[in-house]
Amino acid sequence: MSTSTSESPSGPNLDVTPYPGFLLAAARTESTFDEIPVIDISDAFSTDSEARRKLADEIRDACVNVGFFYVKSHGTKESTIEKAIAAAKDFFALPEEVKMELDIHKTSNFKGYTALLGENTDVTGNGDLHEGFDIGWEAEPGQLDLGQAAASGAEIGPMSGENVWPEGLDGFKDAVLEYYHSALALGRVLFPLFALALDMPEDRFDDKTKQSAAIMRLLHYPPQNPTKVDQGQIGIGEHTDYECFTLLWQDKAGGLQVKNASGKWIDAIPIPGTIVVNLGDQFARWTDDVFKSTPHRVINRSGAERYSIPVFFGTDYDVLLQPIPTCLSPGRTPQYEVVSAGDYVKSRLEATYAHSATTK
Ligand SMILES: O=C(O)CCC(=O)C(=O)O
Ligand SMILES: [Fe+2]
Repeated sequence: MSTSTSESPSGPNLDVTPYPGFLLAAARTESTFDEIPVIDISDAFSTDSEARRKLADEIRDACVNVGFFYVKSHGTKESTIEKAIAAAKDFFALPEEVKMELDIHKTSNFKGYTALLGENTDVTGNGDLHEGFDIGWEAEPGQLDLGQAAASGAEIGPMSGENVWPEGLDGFKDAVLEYYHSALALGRVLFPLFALALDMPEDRFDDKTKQSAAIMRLLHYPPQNPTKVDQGQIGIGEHTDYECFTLLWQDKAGGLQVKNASGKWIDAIPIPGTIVVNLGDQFARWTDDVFKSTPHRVINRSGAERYSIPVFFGTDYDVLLQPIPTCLSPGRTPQYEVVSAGDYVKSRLEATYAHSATTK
């Protein structure tokens, strides 16, 4: 890969302008969007490179201006989604003491159950009004584990390690892993498009995402008491995601909101047949903020239970998050200190769970 000179440990070499898309660095827009674009990604599979390029341009607009978009034609079967949501409902309906046997604080790698108010995504808040169940990489039953990652205990970073599973819930693990692997497949389709969007070769992220153990969460938000919203209670507090991008399936309840640069909250309404994609901090750091990691939150005012499934795609944990060449401009000092992807994610997770860790 011809980028190595620009990513040497001594820092980026701004004399090199190897990519035609260098002007991307001029794309540092203010994200004053009012809408979240919907993008049909059928052309991701086109053998016509022009068609893929056009799709990548659409994705670039969304990444540079909004940091959020909906994908249509995402390839995840309705039946896979339905089974995963049914599994989530079964799990969250278990007695609290049974769920607490899988308490996330009992693991060192953030796998398992988070109780209501157990997370504080906006660290200035009082705890989030949702409960969750987290897993990382694991082969599907019957699938050969190609040593990709965490479950094998391979030393791939601070988040490696086995998943924990509830006992006695028929079909739970299979349904969750079926969704997980379907999301992984979609993530693998998107990485080359993001590379193209950054005017990099389509395989640019291949050697940086060999072992990225994507984290998947099942989330349950009880309906909120409207008066408590005024007192600062919230389903998930304002935050940015930590990885490169998140694939988020949400049910019909609504309540996801995205903050634009003027501080206005834009509703990311549920659109049937779509999955929401939002960029996270790893991409913001990697692109020196050309790609936006946009703050968002959830307030479930629907009066109904709300379920969602985010899957967070990061780079391999040893990858250093330093700006890639097409996102640098001479004379501009990069915004962020260089850290490894794994250390970054771990530090953000520790902060998120810190307020509940000592009470367990
Ligand atoms: O539940 C949602 O719609 C959003 C969840 C979210 O933002 C997150 O888990 O990072
Ligand atoms: Fe998020």
